[in-house]
Amino acid sequence: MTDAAILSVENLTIRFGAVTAVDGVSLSVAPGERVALLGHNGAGKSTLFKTVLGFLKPAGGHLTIAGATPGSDVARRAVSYLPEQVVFPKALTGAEVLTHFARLKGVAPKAALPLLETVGIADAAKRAVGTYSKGMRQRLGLAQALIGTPRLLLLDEPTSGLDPVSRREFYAVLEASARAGTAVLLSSHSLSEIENRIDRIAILAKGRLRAEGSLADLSRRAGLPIRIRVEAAEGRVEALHARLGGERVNGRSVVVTCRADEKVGALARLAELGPDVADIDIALPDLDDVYRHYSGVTAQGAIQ
Ligand SMILES: Nc1ncnc2c1ncn2[C@@H]1O[C@H](COP(=O)(O)OP(=O)(O)OP(=O)(O)O)[C@@H](O)[C@H]1O
Repeated sequence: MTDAAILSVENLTIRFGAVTAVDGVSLSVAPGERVALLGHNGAGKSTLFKTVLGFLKPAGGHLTIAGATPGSDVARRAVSYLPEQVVFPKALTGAEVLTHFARLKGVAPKAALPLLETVGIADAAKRAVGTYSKGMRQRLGLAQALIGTPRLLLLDEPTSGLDPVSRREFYAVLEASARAGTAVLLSSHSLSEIENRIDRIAILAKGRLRAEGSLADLSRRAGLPIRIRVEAAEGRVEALHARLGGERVNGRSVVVTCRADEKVGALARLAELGPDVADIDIALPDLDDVYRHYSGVTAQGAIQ
């Protein structure tokens, strides 16, 4: 936990009657950091967000935003929130929505309106929100969340329902915000999408923080295997499989695994196989592998 953290969560516990939704979680997010909160349905992500927003009171532990208590004036000014399904009055134009929220936040509308350009919907500024597509509404939601340059941006499944181009643009805006110093905490189920777009990952399961760190750190700590796919030369797959072991895939390749520190040796041995080998691909552990490892998801998909 750093002193400079905008969001500081220490040993936080949240209960709903007999259900412990968040169980002794500690987490911090520093200015300019993008942290992804991952977890299966019911893991406690929304509950944590609601607590940051000041809607729920902890049963134990401590949470501060810019050093202030959630729900206080200081905390409310520091944090912006974008829900998964953003809803605005359909009859208002995009510009009117932004003007309205700017006034609520005490920001001059003329300082907020350029955000429509930032999120790529300036052309639709004078159209009623009721005519917007889901992606445009979500972009307007992001513009709303960016009003006043928040110190902490909370994004709950922000890109669900967006097309690939909109997603890319969405993350480009987030990256620019983070570079300008905004701390970002986002929840997502789209692991491949966030993989190269966040700085740290926090994995929740059954309300507990199972792991936290960069993808490289978590992957290293987990000791996850590297997969090497060796494509056999014509008619040589049986011979290759007999020599390498591993798993046969696609009728023509053999997949073997090794630890990160065994990779160079393994490749040297494969090079000795000479003309039996047509091609080699190396797959490092990805976020999906890391998530499965730490969240306790079995091969069948059940959570342990
Ligand atoms: N108001 C509530 N009353 C009772 N139990 C609740 C309430 N809100 C959440 N819970 C329970 O707390 C646990 C965590 O729920 P939460 O909504 O935080 O999960 P989540 O990680 O956001 O899931 P999802 O990915 O489905 O949005 C679940 O067991 C849920 O049923």
